Amino acid sequence: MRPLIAGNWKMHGSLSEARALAGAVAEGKVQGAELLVCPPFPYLLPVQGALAGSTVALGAQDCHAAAKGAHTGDISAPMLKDCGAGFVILGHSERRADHGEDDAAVRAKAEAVLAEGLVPVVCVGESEAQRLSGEAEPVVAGQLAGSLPEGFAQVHGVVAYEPVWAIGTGRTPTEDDIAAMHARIRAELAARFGAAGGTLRILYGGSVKPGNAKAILALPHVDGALVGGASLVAADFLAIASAV
Ligand SMILES: O=C[C@H](O)COP(=O)(O)O
Repeated sequence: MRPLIAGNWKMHGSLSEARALAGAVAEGKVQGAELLVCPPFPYLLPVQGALAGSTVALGAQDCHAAAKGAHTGDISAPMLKDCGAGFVILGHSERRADHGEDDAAVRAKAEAVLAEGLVPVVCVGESEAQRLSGEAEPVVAGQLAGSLPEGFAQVHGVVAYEPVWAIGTGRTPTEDDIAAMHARIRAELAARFGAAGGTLRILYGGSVKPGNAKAILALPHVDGALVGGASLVAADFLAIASAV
């Protein structure tokens, strides 16, 4: 499977910065990895324009579980599809923390994404307390069981393992710990989806930088990265992608 390097821009940047960043990423000559950028909702269409003619994919950072309705301030999967998104990040720990999204909510959103033929990028990951108490793997296994919908494998759904304590902190798990968790996730996917589970991409996310990308991306069952802060600097994002 081709590694995926995804940039989650979160709630950063202005419209002109988004256009410039997308344009710079689109001009990068990266071999060996698929690139994805996920700007804030209002910038999807302008970023789509800036990416035109490139192979860089466009994604969103969330969506509502319903296709339409009286949900003020929300965005549906069909709207995202209309704006050119091919991927949707779901269940990011910031959504789980800021908006109280639980596994059932994430799964419902993933169902909505599947219904549009878009690819869900479902995020899982343990807190620092859970890691320290030895619960990291069962916690992540539980999140996978609760968050991934049937049909996830058919659309080549993506799992992003993001230890909450590594996001934006400059800290990462040891390479052994990343490898162990990715192996566990692979086993869970295979148990749930059979042979297809072996072909799904598992991204690592949490303080991925140009300096640590090569080592992380070389680990078994690490099929790419979900990059936050470093995805806001085109040179850094492209350097991470080039480390594949
Ligand atoms: O979605 C991306 C992650 O939350 C990682 O963010 P970070 O690279 O800034 O640690």
